[in-house]
Amino acid sequence: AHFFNKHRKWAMAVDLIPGPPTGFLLGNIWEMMWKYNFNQTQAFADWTKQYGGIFRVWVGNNRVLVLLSKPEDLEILLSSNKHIEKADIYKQLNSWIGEGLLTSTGQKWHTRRKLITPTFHFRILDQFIEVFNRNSDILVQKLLTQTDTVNVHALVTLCTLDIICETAMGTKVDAQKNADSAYVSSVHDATVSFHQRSMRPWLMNDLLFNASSVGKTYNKALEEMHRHTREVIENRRRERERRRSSLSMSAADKDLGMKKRVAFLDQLLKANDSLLDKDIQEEVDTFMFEGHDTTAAALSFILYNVAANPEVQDQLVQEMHDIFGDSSRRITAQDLQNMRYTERVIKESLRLYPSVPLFARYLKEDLPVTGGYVIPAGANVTISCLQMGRDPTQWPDPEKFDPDRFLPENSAGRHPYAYVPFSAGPRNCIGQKFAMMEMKSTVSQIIRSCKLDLPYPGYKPEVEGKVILKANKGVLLNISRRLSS
Ligand code: HEM
Repeated sequence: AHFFNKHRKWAMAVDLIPGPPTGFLLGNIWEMMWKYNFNQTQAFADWTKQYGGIFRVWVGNNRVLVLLSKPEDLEILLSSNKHIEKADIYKQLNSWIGEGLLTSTGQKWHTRRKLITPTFHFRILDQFIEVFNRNSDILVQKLLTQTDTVNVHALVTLCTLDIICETAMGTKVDAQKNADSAYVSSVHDATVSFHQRSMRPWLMNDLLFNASSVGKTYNKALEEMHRHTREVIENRRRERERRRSSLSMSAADKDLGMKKRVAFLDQLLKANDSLLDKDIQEEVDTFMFEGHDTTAAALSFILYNVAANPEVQDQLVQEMHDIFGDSSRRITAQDLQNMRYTERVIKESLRLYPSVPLFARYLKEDLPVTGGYVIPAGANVTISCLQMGRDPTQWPDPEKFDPDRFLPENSAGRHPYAYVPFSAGPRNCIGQKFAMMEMKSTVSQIIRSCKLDLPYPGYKPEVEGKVILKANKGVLLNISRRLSS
């Protein structure tokens, strides 16, 4: 009786926050099923319109999500050092990425973040430009051999996988040279299954999940992904040992191309005394996934937006011309800094198509927010970047693709938490700079050689967030060689 009273009090506190009417046992999942056919993206869009900057969603009768989209509320949550625990649903990722940087919390997260942060220092990132260049060259060659409409997302994903393996992991996998990558299709299966599970409270139980078809697909995908990441770690370990036996320790690190600072996987292998194999594996699984699927989705939508907006494409071409003239020389760190317009195009595309459309925290303490609401401890607070990017009160004419929204003069006065595709505060994206550099160099290489067109006028990819925001049927474009003017 004590438990029920406590739960009833908690549920009453939650229900002080507005939200759609709840049904028996499944809460708001009834509506999600019958009205939205589990299209969470559409349901959240409609509910945001109806209830505004704060609303609650019952997933079953004891899990609750509180969706926040007012920048002031985001600031309260994300800037805090207290509320750094990820939402309970992230635990379902444990069998995939363990307690890696994305999912861990407390002391473990602090220690790992400190260990890994230097490996994303700009001096290390600058050394990666050559890898970005080389791999995007291969991508450009592949794009140019397409004579018909092509799903650019499929090709770009292989490129970003090659990039993360060669940069952070120091291992070449040459995914672009193969038509299919078992790892890439497993990431797809795993993210879709995870998403399906998150909206079906009856699949929260591990036994039921493992016996279901969704669980079987998920587990099969995990096996393949873990096989792949184990191989990446082993390759790098062997390479380190091979070099070490022929060179002194410090010379070996230099020879690995890492100079004084050490790249991601080498840093983990160097810390092997304090890290177990399992610890290394969970970080590699985390970075392999976060480090390629996010940038692939983002790049595909950038290319779509460029194709859909010829005046934007012209301006990009102009910027490339200003920087490179007629030369086909490689991109340098300085060039990347000079790509101001390209950067605005990327930012604007992430506003409309944020690769991570939702992220969430679990509250261990009550969280007072604006409007007099208090979100009770035990709730999951969810941020929907997708809805925030389309909020007309923050972004006039939100559907319009206008990179100049990010000109300094047009950004002045905008709340710093109104735009958070990389999250913000202590648990922001550690790969933000890496991602921006990779996206800029890839967009630049493509624009210098390719003209992008929509497959037909008015084409718009249909999107749905399944962990990562992707187009259900890929991003389709026509590509032709850009003739120099
Ligand atoms: C367009 C590209 C990317 C976007 C939009 C993006 C977005 C995000 C967001 C929103 C978060 C917070 C997630 C949460 O709170 O649950 C995050 C965290 C993270 N991202 Fe990214 N990301 C991108 C690229 C990358 C890349 C390239 C890497 C690695 C090289 C990476 C590694 C991570 C990691 C490890 C975390 C967890 C950080 C922590 O909790 O300390 N991301 N990212």
